Amino acid sequence: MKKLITAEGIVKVYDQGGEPQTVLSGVSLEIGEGEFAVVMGPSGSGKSTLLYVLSGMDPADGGTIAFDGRALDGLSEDALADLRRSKIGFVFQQPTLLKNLNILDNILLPSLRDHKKDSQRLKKRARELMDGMGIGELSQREITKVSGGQLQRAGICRALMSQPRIIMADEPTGALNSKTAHEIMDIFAEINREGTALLLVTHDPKVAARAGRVLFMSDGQIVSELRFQNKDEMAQDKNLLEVMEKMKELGI
Ligand SMILES: Nc1ncnc2c1ncn2[C@@H]1O[C@H](COP(=O)(O)OP(=O)(O)OP(=O)(O)O)[C@@H](O)[C@H]1O
Repeated sequence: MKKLITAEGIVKVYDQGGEPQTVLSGVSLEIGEGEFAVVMGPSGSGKSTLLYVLSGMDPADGGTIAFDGRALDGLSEDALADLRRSKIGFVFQQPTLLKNLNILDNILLPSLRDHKKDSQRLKKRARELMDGMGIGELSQREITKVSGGQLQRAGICRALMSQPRIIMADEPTGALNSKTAHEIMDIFAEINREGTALLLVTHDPKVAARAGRVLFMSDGQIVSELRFQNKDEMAQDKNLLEVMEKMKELGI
């Protein structure tokens, strides 16, 4: 599998009330093209920080990260922002959409900012994505008047607008009930089948059971890993048991 992200010895230190706290202490990992990886671990173990550092949103204090063979540390702020916007889609637990814009405009906004002249093409793409995700009827709806699942679908549409190579998501199902979480995971699985890599942070073993690889973090390090060859429905029950066993073993 061709490498998409290569990280070696990543260190991240936060200042906490004047005291330095090492949140990532030498994390090394590779994410392949089209891979579906999940990060699990106790609260505070550094999962979100790892995601933000790998995406170039937050600079590392040590180590190296390369995206598609290109080192992030030598890049200017502009080049980094450009890479992030064009190659990485980000999905959050609660989509950060603007309250004064309708769903369609929220999905369009980031890509329109970068490609003003392409507005017709972008609108067409946004509508196709919304239709594909079952929210085609909601384009003019205010974002305060849709369900959590519909909002998350809009967040995923927005992340897909630039046809990213990877979607990174921080607890994308954390605010949803289990039925809606399952539907959102079906969407992620489909996105992955179409070739986009996924890196998801989750506390939910059912989400992890659908991945090809589960990385377990503890105290700023990757301490264990599971790999699943088979991601189909039948295999997921077996994968789930393995994830739960590992969580128990690691005290998560
Ligand atoms: N901007 C920041 N400034 C200072 N400390 C931070 C900052 N962001 C995170 N931390 C600290 O870094 C540690 C790791 O945080 P992080 O959010 O990466 O953990 P996590 O594993 O994602 O946790 P959770 O599962 O609760 O979301 C925590 O102790 C947190 O308090």
